Amino acid sequence: MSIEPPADAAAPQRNPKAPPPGERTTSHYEGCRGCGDVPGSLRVRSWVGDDGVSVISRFDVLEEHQGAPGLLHGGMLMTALDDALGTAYTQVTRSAVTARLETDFRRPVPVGSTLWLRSRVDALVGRKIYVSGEAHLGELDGEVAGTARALFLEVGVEHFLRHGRPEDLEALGASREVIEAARTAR
Ligand SMILES: CCCCCCCCCCCCCC(=O)SCCNC(=O)CCNC(=O)[C@H](O)C(C)(C)COP(=O)(O)OP(=O)(O)OC[C@H]1O[C@@H](n2cnc3c(N)ncnc32)[C@H](O)[C@@H]1OP(=O)(O)O
Repeated sequence: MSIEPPADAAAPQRNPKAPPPGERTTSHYEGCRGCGDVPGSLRVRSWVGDDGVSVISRFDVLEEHQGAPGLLHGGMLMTALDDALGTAYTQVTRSAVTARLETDFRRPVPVGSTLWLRSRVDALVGRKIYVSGEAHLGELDGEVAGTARALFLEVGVEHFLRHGRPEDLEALGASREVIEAARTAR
């Protein structure tokens, strides 16, 4: 299935409730293994770009992210890109989930290096959010180590209530009745 936005797609507009340029963005969820501050997380940190729509993210590549000897695992780079692109959409719209993620691995990434990712929403069409980004080695204009394009689909809170683990949802404040209602709704 294609993730090429149609030529007449609407240009993204900044959500007025999004944080201003330069400010740190909040994580998707504290338990997120991309950006949450929990064991096993890549601890990707993101800031709003100067234009107020793009997002700059930092990923420090550690021993535990290794695939080949001394080199970053490709799946970890995809996770970092998914997280960064998934933060970019929060500048323009509500919650969404990744429907498709395409990644090109352009350079090996040594353990001990820092990746700087730049991502932005390219277009919005109904619930479809087209996002792209690049991961640069060492600095924001460093060599491109990987690129990604993704399609996110906007979803309501019912998506998480219906599919998430009840104990995690309850810890976020959702009542058992609300969770049950979301699960039985058509
Ligand atoms: C308590 C609250 C907690 C809140 C926590 C917030 C946390 C935030 C978390 C952030 C997490 C961060 C990131 C994460 O980790 S997200 C985690 C990884 N992603 C997922 O788990 C998503 C799993 N997939 C789904 O749930 C469904 O498939 C979704 C919702 C995506 C679509 O199912 P839905 O039934 O809704 O839609 P549809 O199937 O009618 O399709 C609609 C349209 O889209 C087109 N299409 C669909 N797929 C593709 C594709 N692959 N390529 C190209 N096109 C595709 C499709 O052709 C159609 O087009 P058209 O015919 O209309 O033109």
